[in-house]
Amino acid sequence: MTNEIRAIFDSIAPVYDQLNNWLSLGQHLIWKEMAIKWSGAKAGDTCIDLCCGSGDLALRLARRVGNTGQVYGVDFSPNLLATAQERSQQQYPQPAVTWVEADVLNLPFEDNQFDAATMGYGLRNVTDIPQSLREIHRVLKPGAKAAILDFHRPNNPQLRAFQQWYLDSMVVPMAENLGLKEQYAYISPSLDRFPRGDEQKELALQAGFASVTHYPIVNGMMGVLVVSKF
Ligand SMILES: C/C(=C\Cc1cc(O)c2ccccc2c1O)CCC[C@H](C)CCC[C@H](C)CCCC(C)C
Ligand SMILES: C[S@@+](CC[C@H](N)C(=O)[O-])C[C@H]1O[C@@H](n2cnc3c(N)ncnc32)[C@H](O)[C@@H]1O
Repeated sequence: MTNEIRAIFDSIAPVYDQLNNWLSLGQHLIWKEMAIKWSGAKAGDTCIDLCCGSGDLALRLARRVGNTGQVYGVDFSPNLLATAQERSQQQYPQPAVTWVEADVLNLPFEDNQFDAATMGYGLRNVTDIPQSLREIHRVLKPGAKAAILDFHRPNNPQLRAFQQWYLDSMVVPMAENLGLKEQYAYISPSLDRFPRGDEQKELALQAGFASVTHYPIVNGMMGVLVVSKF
């Protein structure tokens, strides 16, 4: 399963950023900024972006922490990491992001290392959500926060129907034109399986987090889970 997920993301790397921009009308960058704000990252911090993909969140975190901070972007897709590396060479963020090829279920970092963490559209894709939350808890310093952005199923039936229509009738056909139908068709079942906000909060408490909040955004079509370590 892990290899299949990595293969999905490796294969969409050439079009990943472009499709996110088109399909969200550029809005995904605003949602990512919201996650960064909720992570509490500030100048001088050492931060980690989990499942960093092509680097949107990590590169923005780097701007926020500035010269005195440090940012690590972790992902297991070599192709998306190559895109991230290329983008960071073009943009010269201060400080440079350290890109790490690794499984977020087994992070190559010591305990209590990070002042803040972000994860964008990663938690729904990991094969073991409780283990992923335990790893985030382990590497955060006491008092630090993580903000986890992902799709969310709205409670309102009309909005849920719109979300499903958008995925089936806009996202998948556009991806099909690029020969990536199966990869994008995977989003819908992964969203069906993904725990709702309240269930995510319960899983985060079980992973050891002291305070947990879930913010529905985009009329509940997306959500940000914000967790703090004691
Ligand atoms: C950045 C976004 C999604 C990233 C993403 C996540 C996945 O799990 C994938 C799995 C497999 C292939 C690709 C991805 C993937 O790209 C979010 C923005 C892109 C969305 C496809 C757009 C979805 C929009 C909402 C359902 C409705 C938005 C309404 C309006 C246009 C604002
Ligand atoms: C939808 S992309 C999100 C990328 C980026 N965070 C963004 O918001 O655009 C999901 C990412 O999670 C990564 N991923 C999924 N499971 C992972 C795991 N167990 N370890 C590391 N990366 C993983 C994939 O390679 C992919 O880059």
